[in-house]
Amino acid sequence: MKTTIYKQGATRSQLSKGRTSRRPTVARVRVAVRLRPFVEEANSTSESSCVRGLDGCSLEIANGRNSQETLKYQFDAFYGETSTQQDIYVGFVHPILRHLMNGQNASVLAYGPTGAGKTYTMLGSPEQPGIIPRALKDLLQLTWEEGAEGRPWAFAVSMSYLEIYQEKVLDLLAPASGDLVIREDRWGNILIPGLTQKPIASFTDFEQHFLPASRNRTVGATRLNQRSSRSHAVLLVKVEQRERIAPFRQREGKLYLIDLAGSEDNRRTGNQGLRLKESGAINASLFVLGKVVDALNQGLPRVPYRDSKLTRLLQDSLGGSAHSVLIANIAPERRFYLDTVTSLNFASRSKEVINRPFTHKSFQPPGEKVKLAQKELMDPPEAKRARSQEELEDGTGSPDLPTSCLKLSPLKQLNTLEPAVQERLLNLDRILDSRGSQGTSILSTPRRERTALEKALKEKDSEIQRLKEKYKELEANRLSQRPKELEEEENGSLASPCPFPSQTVPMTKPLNRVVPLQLIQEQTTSQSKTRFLQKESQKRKLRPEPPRGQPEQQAEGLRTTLAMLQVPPDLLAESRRRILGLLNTGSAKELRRLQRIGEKKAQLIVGWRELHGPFAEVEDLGRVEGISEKQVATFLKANILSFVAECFTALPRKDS
Ligand SMILES: Nc1ncnc2c1ncn2[C@@H]1O[C@H](COP(=O)(O)OP(=O)(O)OP(=O)(O)O)[C@@H](O)[C@H]1O
Repeated sequence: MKTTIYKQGATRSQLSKGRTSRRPTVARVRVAVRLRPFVEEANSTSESSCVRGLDGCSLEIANGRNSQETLKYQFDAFYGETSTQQDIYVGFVHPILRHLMNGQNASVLAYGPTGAGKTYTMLGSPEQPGIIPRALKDLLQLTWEEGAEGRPWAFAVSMSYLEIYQEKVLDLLAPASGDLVIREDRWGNILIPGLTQKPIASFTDFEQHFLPASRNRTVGATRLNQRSSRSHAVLLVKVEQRERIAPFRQREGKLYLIDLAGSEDNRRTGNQGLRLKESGAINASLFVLGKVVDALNQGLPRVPYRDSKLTRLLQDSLGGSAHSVLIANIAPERRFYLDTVTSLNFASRSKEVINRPFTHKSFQPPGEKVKLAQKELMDPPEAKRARSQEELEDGTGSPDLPTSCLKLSPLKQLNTLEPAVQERLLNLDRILDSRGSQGTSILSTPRRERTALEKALKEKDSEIQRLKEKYKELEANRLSQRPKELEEEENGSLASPCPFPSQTVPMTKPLNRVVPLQLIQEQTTSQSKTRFLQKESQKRKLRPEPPRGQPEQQAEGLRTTLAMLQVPPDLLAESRRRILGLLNTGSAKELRRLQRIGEKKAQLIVGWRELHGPFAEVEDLGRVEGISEKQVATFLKANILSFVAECFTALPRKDS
């Protein structure tokens, strides 16, 4: 059985925010999960929950990849369906408010899929007020008490309210002001010049500004939520303090209360057009938020705050000496299952997921036998691969990628090439120059290298034929040395081109109890939910068509383009296989080694993969929001050429 170590990460810092010491330590983000009750009348009677709480810190959910297991997650706190607004506020949020009185920063983030209860948790209703009104009331109360006459400090509280919509920072208190910039002063404080700041002396003051501004927030109807938040709403409360007696020090604490936009699986939301674009921005920024939380909790030296507006804004309030809590909201309905698992994985990425074996029977109504189809769903290579993927994300596995998957652009390392190859490239460069081609030398820009190689490949077909023969020899040599796993993969028993070490989960004594989780059973009858458990070929059939353009024509266009490059079929197949391998297993950093993949695209790819699973084929890249079919074609062309070039440079020199 997998070990159940709960990684606590770096410990919370108690240091006050000193102007000279910039983020001296790294604080762990505390994470709670809140499970909302069923909200649809019809479902509440007929449907059973796919999640259940185990205690005040942990919960379990059926494992869609293996019906003999449930996934158990442990957090700093778990709040079940019956928990009240008061419970979550008092237990998880109220304790951090006191830090503001010491001039420290804090943030509260509500995270989760669309419709899971984030806005309810943060705002609530007049009868059931959420975290925002409760925190404001208590904070104002604290400042009155601590700032009373005769006390050493005087307090002033103010508020700003903004939304981040499609990577634009918009002032909800002054909606006409347009996109605002985020700046950092030399002490590391984050500032938004021009953002409205309203003093609030009482809760009535707060409501007067907050309620009308809330109506300015961008919401829209999606298939899953009639009033879905399309932006991250950020309420910033500043607590400024002045000492009444010498040395008259000043302090400032900032509290961010954030209702994040919901992560969205666009196959289920049915989003198109503007909604799809919004969704792309939402998912991308949530992905960066996940990376920031990961980096903080793992104590990594680099925290990618600058990769999105949301995290940039939170830079001085997430990590460092700040106190941050994240509340992951989840829904009990089975139609939310994939979103729930994604959210739980996000929330617990720095912790271990505990596999707890159950008897197979425990998922079945008494007396019912396991159906063959269900057994097929428990395809061992799938489960093994899924676990390996989790281990890779957790950093507990050792991916051991074949180096060939990682170096698709060897031309950048000119000085490492053998002299003959260098000479050939230089000749090629001279030829191109003599034809009056524009731009810089082939050897100084990778883009130019690619263009030049493309031309060279077209012009020197005969040479390619010769190289092809050599490549075959080389390939035969290489194949004879390949690891066994790769051979198995080609025989169809493994689908991943870059196999990770597998880890088996031995069965321990099954728990003797009936589990009211019927998700797996439903999946055997529901084709749409079995996508990630199908064999690759079946999976492709189930995938919805890409939303844009006419895929068949585009695919045809792509094939024609590749045919024009005259790359030998076996070389083409091998290069596609390697590209797909890297797309499915590479980290954002590794993906950037691919041609045409920058930081943003790499993040989009990893984000998409986390949400939808591996790509079935390279062309699936077009399904990633923000990557067009045209870009996929250019991407493929560039990377195949790069791969061909790799083989070209690897060939032994033949003196002509
Ligand atoms: N704990 C709860 N108790 C009762 N009702 C709840 C609870 N949480 C959420 N709801 C209800 O569920 C519905 C969806 O909740 P909400 O709008 O807060 O979701 P959301 O996560 O903010 O969605 P989106 O990201 O699309 O804005 C609302 O009708 C809300 O009143």
